[in-house]
This record gives sequence, C-alpha cells and structure tokens, in this order.
Amino acid sequence: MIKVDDVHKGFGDEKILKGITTEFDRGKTNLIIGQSGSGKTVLLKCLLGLFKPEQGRIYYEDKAIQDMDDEEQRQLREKIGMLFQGGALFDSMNIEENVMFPLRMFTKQKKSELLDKVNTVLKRVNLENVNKKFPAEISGGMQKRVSIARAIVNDPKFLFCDEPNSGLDPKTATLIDNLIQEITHENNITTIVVTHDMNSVMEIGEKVVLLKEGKLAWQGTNEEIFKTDNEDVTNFVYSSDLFKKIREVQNKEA
Ligand SMILES: Nc1ncnc2c1ncn2[C@@H]1O[C@H](COP(=O)(O)OP(=O)(O)OP(=O)(O)O)[C@@H](O)[C@H]1O
Repeated sequence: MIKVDDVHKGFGDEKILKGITTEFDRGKTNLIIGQSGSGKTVLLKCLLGLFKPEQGRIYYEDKAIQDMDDEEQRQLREKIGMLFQGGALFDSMNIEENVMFPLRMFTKQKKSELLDKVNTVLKRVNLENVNKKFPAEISGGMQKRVSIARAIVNDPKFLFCDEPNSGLDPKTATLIDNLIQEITHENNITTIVVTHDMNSVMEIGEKVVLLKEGKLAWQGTNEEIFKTDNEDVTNFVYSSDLFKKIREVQNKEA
C-alpha cells in the first residue's frame, strides 16, 4: 500500500499539486487519470522520490519516504519496478541483457542464476526464443512485454507504469493491460498506472484516481466511474464521443 497525505508540489511560483490525499491499494491496479497537465506525472515522480514535495508525506506501507535514511531509500528502490512510457529498452542490448539489467544493478548473483530469473519472467509474459534478438527486431507489443518482464524481474512490491499502452493498437493494448493486472494479482503488487486510456479504466481500473488541476477530483472503481454524476468525471470520461454515445444508450435503456 502507498499512502499520499496532503502532497503539495510546485515549480517556482507555479503550484502543480495542491494537496493530494489518497491511497493506492496492494494487490490492485490503481489508475491515475486526468487531462494533460493535471499533474499525473508530477505525482508519479513524487511517489518515486524523484521530486520532493514542499508539503505532505508519502508512505510506503507504514514508513514515510521523508523519514527514510539513504540505506532505507536504496532498499525501497530495489522493491520498485518501472515500466516507462515507450518501453525505453536499450537498443544496443539484446532482450536477455535488457531484462537482466536491473538484476545486475541490485544483486551479485551468478550469471546462471540471473539467466534463470530472466527466462522465468520472459516465459511469464509469453515471450520465448527471443533472448538474443534486439528490440528493433521485435514488434511494439513484444517490446512492451519485454519491458514488463524487466520491470518484474526483481520481484517488485510496487510497480509503476507510465502510459503502458501508448503506441499500441487496441487489441494489443488490452493484452498488455490484462497482463499487468494478472501479474499484480499473482504477486500481490501495489501497481500504479498513469493513463489517458478509457479502455484501460474499463478493463483494469480497480481503483481510479482522477486529478484535475493538481487536485483530487474524484476516486472510486471502474464500475463507479460510469455511474457517478460527478461533473469532473463526466467531463473527463465523456469528452470521448464513443463514451458519450455509450452513456446515451445506457440512459435510454435505464
Ligand atoms: N520539472 C518541471 N519543471 C517545471 N514545471 C514542470 C516540471 N514538470 C512538470 N511541470 C509542469 O507541471 C504541470 C503538470 O505536468 P504533468 O507532466 O504532471 O502533467 P500530466 O498530467 O502528466 O500531463 P500529460 O498527460 O500530458 O503527460 C505542467 O504544467 C508542467 O509544465
């Protein structure tokens, strides 16, 4: 579990996060949504300790990052998996080397043990026989699966995904979403996904946090989001014509 308590963050005179309080649950896919510029990435960077809030605290389980010494922060980083926007694989490394990268940073195990772990996670994301290929030689969806394998190879307790679907066709995007959710449940991970994608909200939004202009506008589940009359939610969700039509049909049927 990650708890965010009254977090404020700005740059110069500009206030970006204006007192965010929420919780991200363990064993669930927690989604942060909101319009461009609402502060999603800034919040993610605060959670990761890359930005220091001017006010407020962020708790990992029971301990606030603000109270952790350097060694505790290093230990925390070991428990975090990151799935970056665009995959961010190293072009000059083959798939096996890409997935092994975080293990090399954090462990001193023998190469054969590392390779076992790499093969286990590649198998988990349904990728076999690609070890010696380079990122440019596989599809975007496969690259994304490699990125997921790399994010979970260290057996993280916390998984952060920044726009995991960007650049994927709808079917592949759904496969990636479902994979993230399955791994979250299997390993009881606290997963946080930053997304614009309403399909992701429908598919895997076990907890959804909507930001608007640096404030928490609404939070709830994917089932609740389509029922609420909260204006910020309806403005965000039904800015898409498709979802507007779905709502019209639902209202007619009701
Ligand atoms: N390092 C920084 N220095 C100054 N301003 C920043 C910095 N990082 C973000 N901002 C500002 O914070 C605001 C929120 O940005 P943020 O990237 O969190 O939005 P977002 O909700 O993630 O948007 P998008 O969906 O487009 O990625 C923006 O106005 C941005 O210019």
